[in-house]
Amino acid sequence: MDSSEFAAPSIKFSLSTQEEDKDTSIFPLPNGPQMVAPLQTKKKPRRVKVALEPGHSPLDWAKLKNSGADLRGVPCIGKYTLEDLKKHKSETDAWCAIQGKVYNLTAYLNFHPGGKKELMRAAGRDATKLFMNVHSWVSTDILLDQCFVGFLVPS
Ligand code: HEM
Repeated sequence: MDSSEFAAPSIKFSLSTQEEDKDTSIFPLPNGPQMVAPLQTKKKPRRVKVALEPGHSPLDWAKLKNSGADLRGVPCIGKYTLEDLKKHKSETDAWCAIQGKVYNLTAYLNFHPGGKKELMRAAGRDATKLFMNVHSWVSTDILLDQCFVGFLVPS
């Protein structure tokens, strides 16, 4: 066997000056990850810090929930359609549906860590998507158990 078959490919080294390096620089490549990733990164929903009124901390909410106060405002659990929900979209009477469950949000409005205004975006509608986009890790089953008024059903 001819030893030349195993010869390593020849690599050309050039002792270029710094000036030349600048001209031929290929980093970052225009379509390389450093350039493309920031363009492809989707904007995350904005998380706004809101100052809650004194007496409206998460702990205060837990105390209110456990106080026995009626936070539902209805005598029994019911079935509600989207049309029914639309009738409850004011700050004094705000309902919404999340994952098939209907909640009376009214008592929680001033306790919501994201602020009343944000929470009012859910009022009178199925807010599942909105809710999941902002904080899918939050448990309505736990936080709003005492505000549960019924189930969302098709019209
Ligand atoms: C309907 C029931 C809802 C409940 C029980 C709820 C509960 C909470 C909780 C516990 C937090 C604090 C989460 C954390 O810091 O990790 C929070 C934050 C927040 N919520 Fe909600 N939320 C609800 C609906 C909504 C809706 C409909 C919106 C608006 C689209 C919203 C917007 C926000 C925002 C922007 C924050 C961020 C506040 C921060 O970073 O301090 N929430 N919510």
